[in-house]
Amino acid sequence: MTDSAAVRCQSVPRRLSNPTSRLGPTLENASHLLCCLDFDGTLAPIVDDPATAVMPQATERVLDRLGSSRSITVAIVSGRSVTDLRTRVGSPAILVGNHGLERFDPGPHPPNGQSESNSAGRHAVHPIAAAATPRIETCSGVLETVLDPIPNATVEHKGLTGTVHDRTVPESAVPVCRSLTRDVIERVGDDRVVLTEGARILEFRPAIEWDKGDAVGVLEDGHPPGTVLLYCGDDTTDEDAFRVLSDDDVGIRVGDATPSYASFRVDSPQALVGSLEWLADHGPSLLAS
Ligand SMILES: O=P(O)(O)OC[C@H]1O[C@H](O[C@H]2O[C@H](CO)[C@@H](O)[C@H](O)[C@H]2O)[C@H](O)[C@@H](O)[C@@H]1O
Repeated sequence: MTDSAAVRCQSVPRRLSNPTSRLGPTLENASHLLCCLDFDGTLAPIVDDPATAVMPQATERVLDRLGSSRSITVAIVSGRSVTDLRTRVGSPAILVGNHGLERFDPGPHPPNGQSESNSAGRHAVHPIAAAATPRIETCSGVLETVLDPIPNATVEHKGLTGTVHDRTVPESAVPVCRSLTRDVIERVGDDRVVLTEGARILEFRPAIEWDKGDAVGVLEDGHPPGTVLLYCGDDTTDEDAFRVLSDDDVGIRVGDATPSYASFRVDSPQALVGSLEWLADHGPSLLAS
């Protein structure tokens, strides 16, 4: 990340059709790769029920291969909670959850910030977000009651943040679902909770100046000079991370050709696996050259 991030603007990313020509030169000029990957819509295809989202086996395999290289660090950067991610990600990656508000390091070294011992690693939570958890839980509870009459509207409790899902809500009921959600957050959140929109979701979180981009910055600060950053994501909060990439880093947006701060795009999670396999095949030797 550099100061040039401040002048980036959104445009339609170019399709990443040839990883060798696009990623090869980047890796040749670096000594280490920090590979940050969003989960839903990026590694795991989107499904109606968020509880059933899984990574295909080919994706799990390529994450294992990337993570086994000493010159590559893999981090999953997600809107899901760390607790949830730990049930879905088998490989020993760093897990950044709740859009950057918490982080789990499987390695022996504690991350920055407030930390708490865990038998299998270290879990750090943004301290202001931790203090705001009761208010978030109150919002979740009130929303569950208020949205109960809306068919298929669900509230995902994630501790530090919460999500209202309307993917399978009848189209005619979506406007009222969203309007009720906004009313509750305005009334119960009392200016201390903010709403963001994502892929068929409204998410609420503490009104703190901290997002995926900040969390990725902290991750990068923990790596030596010569580290290049790859960020792959598909949704609104991933733009927070794409926005802070430097010209030496690489951003890949997954999905349709919509404007993004990322420079490249692939069509789908399945297409991304192809690029990650290229990285696993060629990354370690290019980084060492
Ligand atoms: O940052 P991410 O890893 O992309 O997480 C963002 C949200 O993803 C999940 O919701 C999305 O995926 C669901 C399963 O495919 C889908 O049903 C939903 O419509 C999508 O928005 C997750 O449930 C949320 O908690 C995450 O914040």
